[in-house]
Amino acid sequence: MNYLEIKDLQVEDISSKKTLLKNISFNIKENEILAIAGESGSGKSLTCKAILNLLSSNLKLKGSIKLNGKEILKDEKQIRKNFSVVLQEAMGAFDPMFSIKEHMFESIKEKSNKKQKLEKCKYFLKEVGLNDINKILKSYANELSGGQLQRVMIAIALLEDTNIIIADEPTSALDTINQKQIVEIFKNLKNKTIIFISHDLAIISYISNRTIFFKDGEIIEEDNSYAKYLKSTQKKLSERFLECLR
Ligand SMILES: Nc1ncnc2c1ncn2[C@@H]1O[C@H](COP(=O)(O)OP(=O)(O)OP(=O)(O)O)[C@@H](O)[C@H]1O
Repeated sequence: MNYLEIKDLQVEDISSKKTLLKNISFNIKENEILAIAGESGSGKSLTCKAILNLLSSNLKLKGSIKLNGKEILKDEKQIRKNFSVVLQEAMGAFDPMFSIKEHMFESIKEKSNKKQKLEKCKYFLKEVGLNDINKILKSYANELSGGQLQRVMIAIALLEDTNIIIADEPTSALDTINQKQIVEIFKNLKNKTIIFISHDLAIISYISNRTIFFKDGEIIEEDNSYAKYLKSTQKKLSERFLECLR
C-alpha cells in the first residue's frame, strides 16, 4: 500500500503567471527510500517545499498529498508531525546565537526533563557517527565542520521522531569521504520513509531502487533500477541527463 501519495501537484508563480511544477504525481511506500534527480532548476526543491507547505507567497499550490490515505496538503499540523528536513547547506539551518545543544533540545517534542533530553541528544549524535559528543553539544554551528554539521542535522531530524525525512541534496556540500558516510547513515536508518534528492547518480543508484527524474517542472521518467538502465541499450532520457553531467 502507498504511504505517501502525491497527485497532480501544480505550482504557479502568480506574479509571472509561469507554471513551475506541472502534474507532479508519485507514490512512496512506508520505509522506502525514493530518490529524486534532475538538472538544476528542474523543480526538485520546489516539489519538496510544496509538500512541506514552505512555498513563498507568490506561488500558488494545487493538487493532493495523501498520507496514509488522509489529505494533508497545506496541513501545517500534519506536516510538522510527520516530516523532517535535512538540507544541503547545514550552516544556514542553525542560528549562530544558539549552541548545538540548544538547537537539539528545541526539536524534542515530547515532555521530558533536562537529563532525559541530554541522553536522547547524545544517543542520536552517536547514531550518526559523531565522537566527542560533549564538545559538540557545547559548540556553535560555526565551530563545526560541514560533515559534523550535516550529521547534527540528521540527528535533529531523528530527534524530531517523524516518519518521513526529506533530504534535499544533503551530500552536495561535502567531500567524498563525508558524502559516503552520510549516504550510509541514510541507507541504514530504520523505520523511516525518505525522499532523497541528489545530482549524483552514483549516490542515487546506491541509496535507492527507485528514482524519479525531473525536467522543466515535470517528472519525465521513473526508473525502478539504475542497474537496469545501465544494461539498457535504448537511449533514455535519464541517459541523456547522465551525459550532461559527464
Ligand atoms: N519562490 C520562487 N518564486 C519564483 N520562482 C521560483 C521560486 N522558487 C523556485 N522558483 C523557480 O522554480 C524552478 C525550479 O526551482 P527548484 O529550486 O525546484 O530547482 P531544483 O531542481 O531544486 O534546482 P537545483 O538542483 O539547482 O537546486 C526554477 O526555475 C526556479 O527559478
